[in-house]
Amino acid sequence: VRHLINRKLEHVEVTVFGDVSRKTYTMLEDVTLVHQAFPGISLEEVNTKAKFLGFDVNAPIMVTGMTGGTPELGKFNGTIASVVEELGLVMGVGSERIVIENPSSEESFRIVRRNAPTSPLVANVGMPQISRGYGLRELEKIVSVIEANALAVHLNVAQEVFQPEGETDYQEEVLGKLKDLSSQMGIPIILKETGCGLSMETVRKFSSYGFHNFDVSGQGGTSWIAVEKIRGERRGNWKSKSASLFSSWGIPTAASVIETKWADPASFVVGSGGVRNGLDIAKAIALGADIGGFALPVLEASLEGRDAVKQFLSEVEFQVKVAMLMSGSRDVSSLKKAPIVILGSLKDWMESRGITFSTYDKVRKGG
Ligand SMILES: CC(C)CCOP(=O)(O)OP(=O)(O)O
Ligand SMILES: [Mg+2]
Repeated sequence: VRHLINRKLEHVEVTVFGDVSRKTYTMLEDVTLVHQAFPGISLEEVNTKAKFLGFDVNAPIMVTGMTGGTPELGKFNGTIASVVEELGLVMGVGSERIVIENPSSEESFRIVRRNAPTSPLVANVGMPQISRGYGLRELEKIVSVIEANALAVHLNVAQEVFQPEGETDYQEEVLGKLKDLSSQMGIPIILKETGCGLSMETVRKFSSYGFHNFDVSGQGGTSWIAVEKIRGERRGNWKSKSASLFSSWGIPTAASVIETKWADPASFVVGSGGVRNGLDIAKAIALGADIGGFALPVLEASLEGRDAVKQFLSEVEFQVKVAMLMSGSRDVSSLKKAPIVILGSLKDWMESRGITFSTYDKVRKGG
């Protein structure tokens, strides 16, 4: 268990202080919300209310899962949860594997529901743990600790393959097991990547098993390959040299939102991965996401304290409102239909993947 606690603490240290983020691109820079000089509404009339898996939220902003497992990490979770509750947003927690392996770490997660009694909360566990024996008992514990409204199952093969102590168990059989477990749990399952994005092939595979909620977590933000490379170098692990070769492996977030919607038009999509502000969130929603998500900028703010978290998230909400106003979007459903232009690398990516803009435009608009 010591090694697990160490890893949790080292992950926060390396993601915040290491040079492991924004080394690649989300391709959101290739998306333009077309300026509407006469929006037809006032800023005050812009309605940012959104739905998160049936729950009402004040703005389409989610703090996605990042940490937990020790008293100090629980402090960060508690600070973030308190602000998420005040602003009426959504929050996920970091992997709760540590709750199963070290029950005394429960408190660092319990504090989230205590500080956010009414917010939609998302529990978190890795797909490798489900492959390696986690069953209903473990999953129900992971959900109950924060009285979660949904469970994110994270996919982090690119991280595990370079993690010195990593587990690369992603065999097909686990999807049948997860299907059985989800039918007994009564809360939605979200399939969540962790910085490398979801492809249309992978989304189709999940859809065929009845999974339709995705958190794309694409390339462009924190690189967990880079994180594990650093951890490996500290331990003289031979895999670290190869990790450098893969430092830009993955699907950029904008491309992953498009591929996910293309593959499963009726899916619920969190647009995350290198999202850093309200304009990124508005673009992700215009591309087809239902809500935008980020983790690192909120974690960094939580290290400075509650006021910094509240200021950051309040500014993001304002930025979303401004992007909605100037794209002529009175509410989030209009933002999903706002005129956009896709240029550069993202346009080339779509072409290579056989995605035509005209057909995609209908899909993103829910047509
Ligand atoms: C999910 C990932 C981005 C960060 C945690 O990775 P990890 O392998 O340490 O997570 P586990 O504690 O679930 O093994
Ligand atoms: Mg793991």
